Amino acid sequence: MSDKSTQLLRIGLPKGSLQEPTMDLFNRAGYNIIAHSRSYRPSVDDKELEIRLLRAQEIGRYVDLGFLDCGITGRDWIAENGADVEVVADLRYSKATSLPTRWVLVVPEDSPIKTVQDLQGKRIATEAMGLTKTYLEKHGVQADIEFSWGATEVKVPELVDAIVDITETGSSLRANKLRIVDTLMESYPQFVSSKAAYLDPWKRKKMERLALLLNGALEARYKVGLKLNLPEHKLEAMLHQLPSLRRPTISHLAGGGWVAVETIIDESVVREIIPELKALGAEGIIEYPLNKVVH
Ligand SMILES: Nc1ncnc2c1ncn2[C@@H]1O[C@H](COP(=O)(O)OP(=O)(O)OP(=O)(O)O)[C@@H](O)[C@H]1O
Ligand SMILES: O=P(O)(O)OC[C@H]1O[C@H](OP(=O)(O)OP(=O)(O)O)[C@H](O)[C@@H]1O
Ligand SMILES: [Mg+2]
Repeated sequence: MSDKSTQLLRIGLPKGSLQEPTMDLFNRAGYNIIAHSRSYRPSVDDKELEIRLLRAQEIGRYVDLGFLDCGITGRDWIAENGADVEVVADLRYSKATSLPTRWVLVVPEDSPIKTVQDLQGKRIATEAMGLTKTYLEKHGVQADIEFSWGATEVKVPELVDAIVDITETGSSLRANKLRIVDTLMESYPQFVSSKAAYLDPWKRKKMERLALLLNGALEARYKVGLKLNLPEHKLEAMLHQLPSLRRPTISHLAGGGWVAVETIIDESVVREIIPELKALGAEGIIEYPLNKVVH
């Protein structure tokens, strides 16, 4: 049927570590996803979208094969699978922070292994076999790499000498008394499309709009809006003292003598700035959250 209302974009989203932050991001981008606890086919309030929840490790491959039009998963797994896909957008979010995931070579704190060269003839466990193999080859080191189904941290030093695993905040490494020897890769999620979907004008446009809203929501994450009124003769001093206000919008208030100032700033500097504005003579200071910022 050529009826526009029947057009569908089939998107794969990651279950597991990235599920919650991904659902949260879609929510902030304006899509309400309702995922019933045992269902991998969540419903969404956009009839042009069809969502499938899949393991992060598999999404790249199903997009490459064209079973999904597009998907969101870690760049790490897209690379590991050698998936031949188009990148619609990089999405810089993570599980707990805004730090990227890092794949790290890790040993027990008291291990004699200090550099990759010390791994010669040793045993390494990892979920990312391809990444680890390429890394060792690059350094001319021969070691036994064995596939790990997970819970990899528990395997050193009894079962293997070293592991290659994921870290974000470092708390799992600290809890297991492990030390990083080297970083193999940094990864954020990527929004990827199949070659065919990318060539379909309707799907391409739909994906690009979605990417714009997702990135707009990410951009707004750590920013807030700030509004205040200031005696006009204090304006110069304010702009001079508070460069983090960047280029605010200034409008003149009726009656003269006062200006209204409006700007978007990093949430982290607000607690410094508000008391300074007050000290400068600002009144009616309001801070408000933002849903999206699109440049
Ligand atoms: N703690 C984390 N912080 C940020 N990103 C993470 C974290 N753990 C995993 N990821 C990212 O989520 C994706 C899936 O991670 P992973 O391969 O560990 O699977 P999972 O969803 O955690 O399931 P499991 O580990 O139980 O097999 C990867 O792209 C990875 O980079
Ligand atoms: O540096 P950190 O912030 O501690 O993050 C790293 C942890 O996150 C991942 O586990 P995940 O949450 O995916 O659970 P899993 O063990 O089931 O994979 C990874 O396998 C580490 O255990
Ligand atoms: Mg995991």
